[in-house]
Amino acid sequence: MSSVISAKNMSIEFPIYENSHRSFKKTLINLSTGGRIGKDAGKYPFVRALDNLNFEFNEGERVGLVGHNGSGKTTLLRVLAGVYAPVKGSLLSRGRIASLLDVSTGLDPDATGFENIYLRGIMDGLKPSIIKSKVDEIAEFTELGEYLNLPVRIYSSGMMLRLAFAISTSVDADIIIMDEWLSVGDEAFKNKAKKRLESLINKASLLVVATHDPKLINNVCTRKIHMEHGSILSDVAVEKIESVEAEND
Ligand SMILES: Nc1ncnc2c1ncn2[C@@H]1O[C@H](COP(=O)(O)OP(=O)(O)OP(=O)(O)O)[C@@H](O)[C@H]1O
Repeated sequence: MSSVISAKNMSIEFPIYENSHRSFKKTLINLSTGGRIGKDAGKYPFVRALDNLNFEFNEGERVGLVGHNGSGKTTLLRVLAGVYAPVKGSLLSRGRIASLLDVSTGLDPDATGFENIYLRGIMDGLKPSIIKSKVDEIAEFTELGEYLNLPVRIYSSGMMLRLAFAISTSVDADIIIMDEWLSVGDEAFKNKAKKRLESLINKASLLVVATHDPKLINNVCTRKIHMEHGSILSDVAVEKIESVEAEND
């Protein structure tokens, strides 16, 4: 199996400028949840959200990240998606990444639905001819009809999510990064959305999803990584249990 993502001694720390007047111990403080809080040599307090991670994600894997609140799942997804760069160590990835974290981010409220589809395509570096070829399919999938000619700011939150979901899942990706299973719209749309997401995932060589749902791990994932205080507590293959019902059925 060839590795698609590889991390070596990777750490992420967030400086906490607001509380710099507070007294923090020099060593990292032990807490029951969240990343470790400590103080660097320059006296700034920080949260170590990811602590010296080493892993390889391989082709074909569906990796589920689990762990209590603040254990570092979202931070890890954001590093994989390129939102944060490691402060220590390295991260290498191979292939086109589709990040389905905060899908609505980046929609321009003053632009129409159609304009937003074009804008996202341009931001993704697609050629105008490619964007054009995708527009009809995305528009049809949203079922928003004439609303696509109106500014997005007048959409209901559900309509906005339909558009954002349709745009974000119209990509061809090798790696899919997701925070919980994306579920949008009313019942009828949810079923359509589930099929579209599954088809995107089936085509991808790697899925990394963070979740609090054991059913999702059982039904979708091949590997489970348990995180605690920004470290990997365990990393195991998922043994399927037949009786677990699909959460999104
Ligand atoms: N922008 C930030 N600034 C400072 N600290 C941060 C920031 N983002 C995350 N953290 C800290 O990093 C740690 C890990 O947070 P993260 O959001 O990755 O956890 P999580 O496992 O996704 O939690 P949840 O299950 O609640 O979503 C927490 O201690 C959090 O306080």
